[in-house]
Amino acid sequence: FYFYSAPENFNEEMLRGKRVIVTGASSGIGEQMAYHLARMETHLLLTARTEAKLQKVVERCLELGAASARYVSGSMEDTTFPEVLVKEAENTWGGLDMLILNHIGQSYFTYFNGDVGHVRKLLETNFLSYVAMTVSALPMLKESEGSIVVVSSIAGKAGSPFIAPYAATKFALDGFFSSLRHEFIIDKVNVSITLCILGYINTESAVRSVSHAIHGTPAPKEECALEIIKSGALRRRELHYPAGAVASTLLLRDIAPEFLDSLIRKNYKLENIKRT
Ligand SMILES: NC(=O)C1=CN([C@@H]2O[C@H](COP(=O)(O)OP(=O)(O)OC[C@H]3O[C@@H](n4cnc5c(N)ncnc54)[C@H](OP(=O)(O)O)[C@@H]3O)[C@@H](O)[C@H]2O)C=CC1
Ligand SMILES: C[C@H](CCC(=O)O)[C@H]1CC[C@H]2[C@@H]3C(=O)C[C@@H]4C[C@H](O)CC[C@]4(C)[C@H]3CC[C@]12C
Repeated sequence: FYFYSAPENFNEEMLRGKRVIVTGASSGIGEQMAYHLARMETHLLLTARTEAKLQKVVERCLELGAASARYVSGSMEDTTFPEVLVKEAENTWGGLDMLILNHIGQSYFTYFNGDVGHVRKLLETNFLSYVAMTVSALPMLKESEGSIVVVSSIAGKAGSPFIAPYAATKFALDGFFSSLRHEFIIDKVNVSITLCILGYINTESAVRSVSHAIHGTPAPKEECALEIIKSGALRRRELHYPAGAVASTLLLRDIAPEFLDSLIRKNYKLENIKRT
Protein backbone atom coordinates (compact mmCIF):
# COMPACT_ATOMS: atom_id res chain seq x y z
CA PHE A 1 0.00 0.00 0.00
CA TYR A 2 2.85 2.38 0.88
CA PHE A 3 4.53 1.91 -2.52
CA TYR A 4 1.45 2.67 -4.56
CA SER A 5 0.23 5.58 -2.44
CA ALA A 6 3.57 7.37 -2.02
CA PRO A 7 3.16 11.13 -2.61
CA GLU A 8 3.61 12.32 -6.18
CA ASN A 9 6.77 14.24 -6.70
CA PHE A 10 6.92 14.27 -10.47
CA ASN A 11 8.22 17.39 -12.11
CA GLU A 12 8.10 17.80 -15.90
CA GLU A 13 11.63 19.24 -15.83
CA MET A 14 12.89 15.77 -14.90
CA LEU A 15 12.49 14.90 -18.57
CA ARG A 16 13.72 18.08 -20.26
CA GLY A 17 16.50 17.26 -22.74
CA LYS A 18 16.25 13.50 -22.12
CA ARG A 19 16.66 11.12 -25.08
CA VAL A 20 13.62 8.83 -25.35
CA ILE A 21 12.60 6.00 -27.71
CA VAL A 22 8.83 5.30 -27.92
CA THR A 23 7.65 2.19 -29.80
CA GLY A 24 4.11 1.90 -31.14
CA ALA A 25 4.06 5.70 -31.40
CA SER A 26 1.88 6.09 -34.50
CA SER A 27 -1.44 5.76 -32.64
CA GLY A 28 -3.15 5.20 -29.31
CA ILE A 29 -1.25 5.46 -26.02
CA GLY A 30 2.15 5.60 -27.75
CA GLU A 31 1.10 8.63 -29.81
CA GLN A 32 -0.19 10.38 -26.67
CA MET A 33 3.07 9.62 -24.83
CA ALA A 34 4.97 11.23 -27.71
CA TYR A 35 2.89 14.43 -27.36
CA HIS A 36 3.41 14.64 -23.57
CA LEU A 37 7.14 14.03 -23.97
CA ALA A 38 7.30 16.69 -26.70
CA ARG A 39 5.71 19.24 -24.35
CA MET A 40 8.35 18.28 -21.78
CA GLU A 41 11.06 19.19 -24.37
CA THR A 42 12.60 15.75 -24.78
CA HIS A 43 14.51 14.38 -27.77
CA LEU A 44 12.28 11.76 -29.39
CA LEU A 45 12.86 8.74 -31.60
CA LEU A 46 9.50 7.25 -32.56
CA THR A 47 8.71 3.99 -34.28
CA ALA A 48 5.86 1.87 -35.71
CA ARG A 49 5.20 0.41 -39.16
CA THR A 50 3.13 3.17 -40.81
CA GLU A 51 5.39 5.93 -42.08
CA ALA A 52 2.60 8.36 -43.01
CA LYS A 53 1.23 8.34 -39.45
CA LEU A 54 4.69 8.67 -37.89
CA GLN A 55 5.42 11.70 -40.09
CA LYS A 56 2.32 13.44 -38.75
CA VAL A 57 3.12 12.54 -35.13
CA VAL A 58 6.67 13.87 -35.52
CA GLU A 59 5.37 17.14 -37.03
CA ARG A 60 2.98 17.60 -34.10
CA CYS A 61 5.76 16.80 -31.60
CA LEU A 62 7.93 19.54 -33.08
CA GLU A 63 5.02 22.00 -32.87
CA LEU A 64 4.51 21.05 -29.21
CA GLY A 65 8.12 21.83 -28.30
CA ALA A 66 10.14 18.63 -28.62
CA ALA A 67 13.90 19.32 -28.43
CA SER A 68 14.09 17.11 -31.51
CA ALA A 69 11.85 14.45 -33.06
CA ARG A 70 12.48 11.83 -35.72
CA TYR A 71 11.13 8.42 -36.65
CA VAL A 72 12.25 5.10 -38.04
CA SER A 73 9.49 2.95 -39.54
CA GLY A 74 9.62 -0.83 -39.44
CA SER A 75 7.98 -3.95 -38.11
CA MET A 76 8.88 -5.61 -34.82
CA GLU A 77 8.06 -8.91 -36.56
CA ASP A 78 11.40 -8.39 -38.29
CA THR A 79 13.97 -9.75 -35.82
CA THR A 80 16.69 -7.40 -37.11
CA PHE A 81 14.64 -4.22 -36.55
CA PRO A 82 15.22 -3.66 -32.77
CA GLU A 83 18.97 -3.38 -33.30
CA VAL A 84 18.54 -1.05 -36.31
CA LEU A 85 16.34 1.23 -34.23
CA VAL A 86 18.68 1.35 -31.24
CA LYS A 87 21.67 2.00 -33.57
CA GLU A 88 19.79 5.02 -34.92
CA ALA A 89 19.54 6.40 -31.37
CA GLU A 90 23.22 5.73 -30.80
CA ASN A 91 24.28 7.40 -34.06
CA THR A 92 22.01 10.41 -33.53
CA TRP A 93 22.39 11.05 -29.81
CA GLY A 94 25.35 8.95 -28.67
CA GLY A 95 23.24 7.77 -25.72
CA LEU A 96 19.74 7.03 -24.44
CA ASP A 97 17.88 7.90 -21.23
CA MET A 98 14.51 6.17 -21.53
CA LEU A 99 13.23 3.22 -23.55
CA ILE A 100 9.43 2.99 -23.72
CA LEU A 101 8.28 -0.38 -25.06
CA ASN A 102 4.63 -0.06 -25.99
CA HIS A 103 3.85 -1.61 -29.43
CA ILE A 104 1.62 -4.65 -29.96
CA GLY A 105 0.86 -6.65 -33.07
CA GLN A 106 -2.67 -7.28 -34.25
CA SER A 107 -4.55 -10.07 -32.51
CA TYR A 108 -7.98 -11.71 -32.52
CA PHE A 109 -10.65 -11.04 -29.93
CA THR A 110 -12.47 -14.37 -29.87
CA TYR A 111 -12.27 -17.99 -28.66
CA PHE A 112 -8.78 -19.46 -29.19
CA ASN A 113 -8.98 -21.36 -32.49
CA GLY A 114 -5.82 -23.46 -32.22
CA ASP A 115 -3.72 -21.15 -34.40
CA VAL A 116 -0.26 -21.82 -32.94
CA GLY A 117 1.38 -19.81 -35.73
CA HIS A 118 -0.47 -16.70 -34.54
CA VAL A 119 0.72 -17.24 -30.95
CA ARG A 120 4.30 -17.63 -32.19
CA LYS A 121 4.10 -14.44 -34.30
CA LEU A 122 2.56 -12.46 -31.47
CA LEU A 123 5.24 -13.64 -29.05
CA GLU A 124 7.83 -12.32 -31.51
CA THR A 125 6.15 -8.91 -31.81
CA ASN A 126 4.81 -8.34 -28.29
CA PHE A 127 7.50 -10.09 -26.24
CA LEU A 128 10.74 -11.10 -27.97
CA SER A 129 11.18 -7.72 -29.66
CA TYR A 130 10.91 -6.10 -26.18
CA VAL A 131 13.75 -8.37 -25.02
CA ALA A 132 15.81 -7.60 -28.14
CA MET A 133 15.28 -3.82 -27.76
CA THR A 134 16.38 -4.08 -24.12
CA VAL A 135 19.51 -6.07 -24.97
CA SER A 136 20.55 -3.56 -27.67
CA ALA A 137 19.79 -0.48 -25.57
CA LEU A 138 21.25 -1.70 -22.28
CA PRO A 139 24.84 -0.44 -22.73
CA MET A 140 23.53 3.11 -23.34
CA LEU A 141 21.00 2.86 -20.50
CA LYS A 142 23.70 1.68 -18.08
CA GLU A 143 25.85 4.63 -19.09
CA SER A 144 23.03 7.14 -18.49
CA GLU A 145 21.53 5.26 -15.49
CA GLY A 146 18.32 5.38 -17.47
CA SER A 147 14.90 3.72 -17.47
CA ILE A 148 13.02 0.96 -19.24
CA VAL A 149 9.24 1.29 -19.35
CA VAL A 150 7.28 -1.80 -20.35
CA VAL A 151 3.62 -1.31 -21.24
CA SER A 152 1.58 -4.32 -20.19
CA SER A 153 -2.01 -5.06 -19.23
CA ILE A 154 -4.19 -6.38 -16.48
CA ALA A 155 -4.54 -9.25 -18.98
CA GLY A 156 -0.87 -10.00 -18.16
CA LYS A 157 -1.66 -10.46 -14.45
CA ALA A 158 -5.04 -12.28 -14.50
CA GLY A 159 -6.45 -14.53 -17.22
CA SER A 160 -9.28 -13.11 -19.37
CA PRO A 161 -11.27 -14.92 -22.07
CA PHE A 162 -10.93 -14.30 -25.84
CA ILE A 163 -7.39 -12.92 -25.73
CA ALA A 164 -5.34 -16.04 -24.93
CA PRO A 165 -2.41 -15.35 -27.35
CA TYR A 166 -2.23 -11.65 -26.35
CA ALA A 167 -2.46 -12.46 -22.62
CA ALA A 168 0.38 -15.00 -22.98
CA THR A 169 2.67 -12.30 -24.39
CA LYS A 170 1.83 -9.93 -21.54
CA PHE A 171 2.40 -12.58 -18.82
CA ALA A 172 5.76 -13.29 -20.49
CA LEU A 173 6.75 -9.62 -20.14
CA ASP A 174 6.08 -9.73 -16.39
CA GLY A 175 8.12 -12.93 -15.98
CA PHE A 176 11.07 -11.62 -17.95
CA PHE A 177 11.26 -8.02 -16.75
CA SER A 178 10.46 -8.76 -13.08
CA SER A 179 13.32 -11.30 -13.09
CA LEU A 180 15.66 -8.91 -14.86
CA ARG A 181 14.88 -6.22 -12.27
CA HIS A 182 16.15 -8.53 -9.52
CA GLU A 183 19.39 -9.11 -11.44
CA PHE A 184 19.92 -5.37 -11.96
CA ILE A 185 19.54 -4.80 -8.22
CA ILE A 186 21.88 -7.70 -7.31
CA ASP A 187 24.45 -6.44 -9.87
CA LYS A 188 24.01 -2.77 -8.86
CA VAL A 189 22.94 -1.86 -12.41
CA ASN A 190 21.18 1.46 -11.95
CA VAL A 191 18.61 1.05 -14.75
CA SER A 192 14.99 1.14 -13.57
CA ILE A 193 12.29 -1.15 -14.95
CA THR A 194 8.68 0.05 -14.74
CA LEU A 195 5.96 -2.44 -15.66
CA CYS A 196 2.70 -0.67 -16.57
CA ILE A 197 -0.43 -2.66 -15.76
CA LEU A 198 -3.29 -1.05 -17.68
CA GLY A 199 -7.02 -1.71 -17.68
CA TYR A 200 -9.32 -0.86 -20.60
CA ILE A 201 -8.18 2.39 -22.31
CA ASN A 202 -10.12 4.33 -24.96
CA THR A 203 -7.71 3.94 -27.89
CA GLU A 204 -9.34 3.55 -31.29
CA SER A 205 -8.06 0.02 -31.77
CA ALA A 206 -9.16 -1.25 -28.35
CA VAL A 207 -12.62 0.32 -28.61
CA ARG A 208 -13.03 -1.05 -32.15
CA SER A 209 -12.03 -4.55 -31.03
CA VAL A 210 -14.00 -4.93 -27.82
CA SER A 211 -16.62 -2.24 -27.18
CA HIS A 212 -19.40 -4.47 -28.61
CA ALA A 213 -18.47 -7.24 -26.19
CA ILE A 214 -17.47 -5.60 -22.92
CA HIS A 215 -19.37 -3.77 -20.19
CA GLY A 216 -17.73 -0.68 -18.76
CA THR A 217 -16.22 2.59 -19.87
CA PRO A 218 -12.63 2.82 -21.00
CA ALA A 219 -10.22 5.23 -19.26
CA PRO A 220 -8.75 8.18 -21.22
CA LYS A 221 -5.62 7.49 -23.25
CA GLU A 222 -4.18 11.00 -22.65
CA GLU A 223 -4.17 10.59 -18.84
CA CYS A 224 -2.96 7.01 -19.17
CA ALA A 225 -0.01 8.15 -21.31
CA LEU A 226 0.96 10.81 -18.76
CA GLU A 227 0.80 8.33 -15.87
CA ILE A 228 3.12 5.97 -17.76
CA ILE A 229 5.67 8.74 -18.31
CA LYS A 230 5.49 9.86 -14.67
CA SER A 231 6.00 6.31 -13.39
CA GLY A 232 9.01 5.85 -15.64
CA ALA A 233 10.55 9.17 -14.59
CA LEU A 234 9.96 8.31 -10.90
CA ARG A 235 11.58 4.90 -11.51
CA ARG A 236 8.56 3.11 -10.02
CA ARG A 237 8.41 -0.67 -10.04
CA GLU A 238 4.85 -0.87 -11.40
CA LEU A 239 2.11 1.48 -12.54
CA HIS A 240 -1.50 0.41 -11.99
CA TYR A 241 -3.90 2.43 -14.19
CA PRO A 242 -6.78 2.99 -13.59
CA ALA A 243 -5.59 2.46 -10.02
CA GLY A 244 -8.83 1.23 -8.40
CA ALA A 245 -9.80 -1.23 -11.10
CA VAL A 246 -6.33 -2.78 -11.30
CA ALA A 247 -5.84 -2.89 -7.52
CA SER A 248 -9.16 -4.64 -6.92
CA THR A 249 -8.44 -7.20 -9.67
CA LEU A 250 -5.02 -8.00 -8.17
CA LEU A 251 -6.37 -8.23 -4.63
CA LEU A 252 -9.18 -10.61 -5.66
CA ARG A 253 -6.76 -12.65 -7.78
CA ASP A 254 -4.73 -13.38 -4.65
CA ILE A 255 -7.49 -13.86 -2.08
CA ALA A 256 -10.48 -15.12 -4.11
CA PRO A 257 -9.34 -16.22 -7.58
CA GLU A 258 -12.47 -18.15 -8.52
CA PHE A 259 -14.69 -15.26 -7.49
CA LEU A 260 -12.53 -12.94 -9.66
CA ASP A 261 -12.84 -15.35 -12.61
CA SER A 262 -16.63 -15.31 -12.32
CA LEU A 263 -16.65 -11.48 -12.20
CA ILE A 264 -14.38 -11.30 -15.26
CA ARG A 265 -16.68 -13.61 -17.24
CA LYS A 266 -19.69 -11.50 -16.26
CA ASN A 267 -17.92 -8.51 -17.83
CA TYR A 268 -18.41 -9.91 -21.33
CA LYS A 269 -21.47 -9.85 -23.61
CA LEU A 270 -21.01 -13.46 -24.67
CA GLU A 271 -23.76 -13.27 -27.29
CA ASN A 272 -21.60 -10.74 -29.19
CA ILE A 273 -18.48 -12.91 -29.39
CA LYS A 274 -18.18 -14.51 -32.82
CA ARG A 275 -16.31 -17.81 -33.24
CA THR A 276 -13.81 -17.94 -36.15
N1 LIG B 1 -6.02 0.14 -25.14
C1 LIG B 1 -6.21 -0.69 -24.13
O1 LIG B 1 -7.34 -0.95 -23.68
C2 LIG B 1 -5.03 -1.33 -23.46
C3 LIG B 1 -3.74 -1.24 -23.98
N2 LIG B 1 -2.71 -1.84 -23.31
C4 LIG B 1 -1.36 -1.78 -23.85
O2 LIG B 1 -1.02 -0.46 -24.24
C5 LIG B 1 -0.13 -0.48 -25.36
C6 LIG B 1 -0.65 0.41 -26.45
O3 LIG B 1 -1.95 -0.05 -26.84
P1 LIG B 1 -2.90 0.83 -27.77
O4 LIG B 1 -2.41 2.23 -27.77
O5 LIG B 1 -4.29 0.52 -27.40
O6 LIG B 1 -2.59 0.15 -29.18
P2 LIG B 1 -2.71 0.75 -30.67
O7 LIG B 1 -3.24 -0.37 -31.50
O8 LIG B 1 -3.40 2.05 -30.70
O9 LIG B 1 -1.18 1.01 -31.06
C7 LIG B 1 -0.34 -0.03 -31.35
C8 LIG B 1 0.94 0.55 -31.93
O10 LIG B 1 1.83 -0.53 -32.28
C9 LIG B 1 2.19 -0.38 -33.65
N3 LIG B 1 2.38 -1.70 -34.25
C10 LIG B 1 1.43 -2.60 -34.61
N4 LIG B 1 2.01 -3.68 -35.15
C11 LIG B 1 3.35 -3.47 -35.12
C12 LIG B 1 4.47 -4.21 -35.56
N5 LIG B 1 4.33 -5.41 -36.14
N6 LIG B 1 5.71 -3.68 -35.41
C13 LIG B 1 5.86 -2.46 -34.84
N7 LIG B 1 4.84 -1.71 -34.40
C14 LIG B 1 3.59 -2.21 -34.54
C15 LIG B 1 1.03 0.38 -34.30
O11 LIG B 1 1.41 1.12 -35.44
P3 LIG B 1 1.49 0.53 -36.93
O12 LIG B 1 0.20 -0.18 -37.18
O13 LIG B 1 1.70 1.76 -37.74
O14 LIG B 1 2.68 -0.36 -36.94
C16 LIG B 1 0.70 1.36 -33.19
O15 LIG B 1 1.58 2.47 -33.22
C17 LIG B 1 0.01 -1.96 -25.74
O16 LIG B 1 1.19 -2.49 -25.19
C18 LIG B 1 -1.21 -2.61 -25.12
O17 LIG B 1 -1.00 -3.96 -24.83
C19 LIG B 1 -2.88 -2.52 -22.16
C20 LIG B 1 -4.13 -2.64 -21.62
C21 LIG B 1 -5.29 -2.06 -22.22
C1 LIG C 1 -12.12 -5.85 -20.25
C2 LIG C 1 -10.76 -6.07 -19.68
C3 LIG C 1 -10.72 -5.70 -18.21
C4 LIG C 1 -11.84 -6.35 -17.46
C5 LIG C 1 -11.49 -7.64 -16.84
O1 LIG C 1 -11.76 -7.70 -15.64
O2 LIG C 1 -10.99 -8.55 -17.47
C6 LIG C 1 -9.72 -5.25 -20.44
C7 LIG C 1 -8.39 -5.14 -19.68
C8 LIG C 1 -7.30 -5.15 -20.71
C9 LIG C 1 -7.98 -5.06 -22.03
C10 LIG C 1 -7.28 -5.53 -23.31
C11 LIG C 1 -5.90 -5.10 -23.46
O3 LIG C 1 -5.05 -5.38 -22.66
C12 LIG C 1 -5.55 -4.40 -24.75
C13 LIG C 1 -5.92 -5.18 -25.91
C14 LIG C 1 -5.54 -4.30 -27.09
C15 LIG C 1 -6.07 -4.76 -28.40
O4 LIG C 1 -5.93 -3.69 -29.34
C16 LIG C 1 -7.52 -5.18 -28.34
C17 LIG C 1 -8.16 -4.96 -27.03
C18 LIG C 1 -7.44 -5.57 -25.86
C19 LIG C 1 -7.51 -7.06 -26.02
C20 LIG C 1 -8.12 -5.13 -24.53
C21 LIG C 1 -9.54 -5.70 -24.34
C22 LIG C 1 -10.18 -5.33 -22.99
C23 LIG C 1 -9.35 -5.75 -21.82
C24 LIG C 1 -9.28 -7.28 -21.82
